[in-house]
Amino acid sequence: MAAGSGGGPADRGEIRRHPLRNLWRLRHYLRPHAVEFSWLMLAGLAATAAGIAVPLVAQRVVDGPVAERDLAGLFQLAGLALLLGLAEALLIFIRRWVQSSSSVAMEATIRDDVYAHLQRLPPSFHDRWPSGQLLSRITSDLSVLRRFLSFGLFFLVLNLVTYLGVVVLLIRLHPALGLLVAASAVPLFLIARRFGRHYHAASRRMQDQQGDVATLVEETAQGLRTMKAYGRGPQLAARFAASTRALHDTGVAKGRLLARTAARLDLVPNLTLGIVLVAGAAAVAAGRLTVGQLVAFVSLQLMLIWPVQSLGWIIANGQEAATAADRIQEVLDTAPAIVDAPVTVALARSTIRGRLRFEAVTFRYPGTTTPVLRGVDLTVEPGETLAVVGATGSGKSTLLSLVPRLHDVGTGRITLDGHDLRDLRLASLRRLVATAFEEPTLFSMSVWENLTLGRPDAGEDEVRAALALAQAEFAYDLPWGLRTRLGEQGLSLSGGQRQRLALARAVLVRPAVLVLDDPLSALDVHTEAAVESALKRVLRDMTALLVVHRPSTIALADRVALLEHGRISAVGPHAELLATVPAYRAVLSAEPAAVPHPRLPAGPPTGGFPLVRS
Ligand SMILES: Nc1ncnc2c1ncn2[C@@H]1O[C@H](COP(=O)(O)OP(=O)(O)OP(=O)(O)O)[C@@H](O)[C@H]1O
Repeated sequence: MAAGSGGGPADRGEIRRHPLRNLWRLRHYLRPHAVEFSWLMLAGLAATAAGIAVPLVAQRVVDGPVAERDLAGLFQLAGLALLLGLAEALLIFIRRWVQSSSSVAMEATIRDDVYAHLQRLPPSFHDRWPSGQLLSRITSDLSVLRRFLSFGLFFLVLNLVTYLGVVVLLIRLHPALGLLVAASAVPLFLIARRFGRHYHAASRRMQDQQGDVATLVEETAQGLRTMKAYGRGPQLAARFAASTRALHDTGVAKGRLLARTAARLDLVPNLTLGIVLVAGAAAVAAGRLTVGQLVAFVSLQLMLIWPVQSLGWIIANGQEAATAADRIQEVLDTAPAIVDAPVTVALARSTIRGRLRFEAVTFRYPGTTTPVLRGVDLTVEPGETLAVVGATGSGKSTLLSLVPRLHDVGTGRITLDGHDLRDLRLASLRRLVATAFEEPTLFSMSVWENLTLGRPDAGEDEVRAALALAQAEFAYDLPWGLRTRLGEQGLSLSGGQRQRLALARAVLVRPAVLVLDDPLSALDVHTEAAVESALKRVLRDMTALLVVHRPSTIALADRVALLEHGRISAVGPHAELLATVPAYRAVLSAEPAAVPHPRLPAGPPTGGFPLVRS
């Protein structure tokens, strides 16, 4: 299993530990409900005791008032049996009432913890884990656990106690027949053990397959446009059908296994009952047993039928819960790679000058062998805007992602005003650094909530200014203005609209360092020019690191760094690089045209938008 190593979902069906180990590890979620569970168990045991007492009363009825034709005694004992029946019903009601509320509460707590943990895990974890596998863990696996905690576990204990209690009473009633019933536990145990082993593997397979199906649904929903555009519906439907078929087959196999086991389990108490009836009748005939005792014996023995019959279901439920616990612990066991150091510094925005320095930074994605960044040395002075330019795949986005610590550097360090980023409190760092990505993520909440994600306290004027800067005033024209709830991932907006909202969101934070990963790529030329001129004013007050593809956007930068194969090969004003670095010209020549090619040597770094086009 990849847990702890930050790997992907566990190998299918592989069970290396004791199957119940992970289930046991979740016991601390039971602790806050210990009192409720104790009452629950007491109510359950009391109800069972009341149920067990009824056959004993029946024995007295048969051997007493019935044999002696004593009507008054009969009414007394019948009244007692009625009271016992009523007590049993009331206790069962109380048990069910408490049972549902505490198990639902436990499920909610585990779900919240898994969700909080998912948030702490780095992007590299989410790169490797299919989202459907996470979804199925946080939904269906937790429901399985709830069912086990509310029913399976309870009945396991209750049935065991009932079995032991009844067997003791049976031995007292007739030692030989009682021991025969006790001995029937041996085949029951063997059948149950065999079943448990097989069922655990099947339930792991099925729960993983449920995750696969969820992943396919999620992918289809996300990629619906692409799927339709390429007319790939039938192929994806076939892939989905294959996946659901596998799920169906596993479900059927599991069902059959349960059916076979249930039949075997059923056979044992019924065979024992047959033997008891014949031997018991012989004992009554020989005068070694009263009729009342035989009635009580058989009635008590009948009380074992349900615990034995339900054994298969309880084991199945327990195995599914063990699998669910395995799958949930795989997530919880993955340690967040990026966490606060034991001693951290929190820097106030007002004290920050904003000098950002990369010192011999190398970086390699987990699970890969080739470094993406190799010994990057780069300084962005306070208030300076530095653009990173490079061929596609050269590592620009990776470089930027190191600043808000979405990934941590491999070797070397990045400092902000001389502080290693790893020494800054994460929350503080992420308040100081605001980021807008090329593929902006908007959440399914209102435009206002999306905008104020990094500054929940932002006032209306500030939001208005940020929207103006990002040329995103279109938001006011949405059906409910800024209160309009966006569709999932903001997909109800155009790419350019999403980018502008994401830019407004980043600017609204008033960060010390603004990190923009090609945030204007989806804008038309006119909107881009308007955003750029507004951005230019904002960038004066903060340090900024930009990835730009369009030469026009380079005008925003004071200096440009050329990233080639993970190394900074040149840094300087745009015009200087253009004049002196052929590789820089080559990279820009591959970018789409925005402005005419300048004459070389080029003009001032921020003047004009020179473009080399080959
Ligand atoms: N999550 C990841 N896991 C493994 N490798 C990755 C991951 N993300 C990116 N890479 C690899 O790292 C390299 C640099 O990617 P990066 O996205 O930083 O390049 P880029 O210069 O920003 O490219 P582009 O201009 O196309 O956006 C690429 O070879 C890419 O395949």
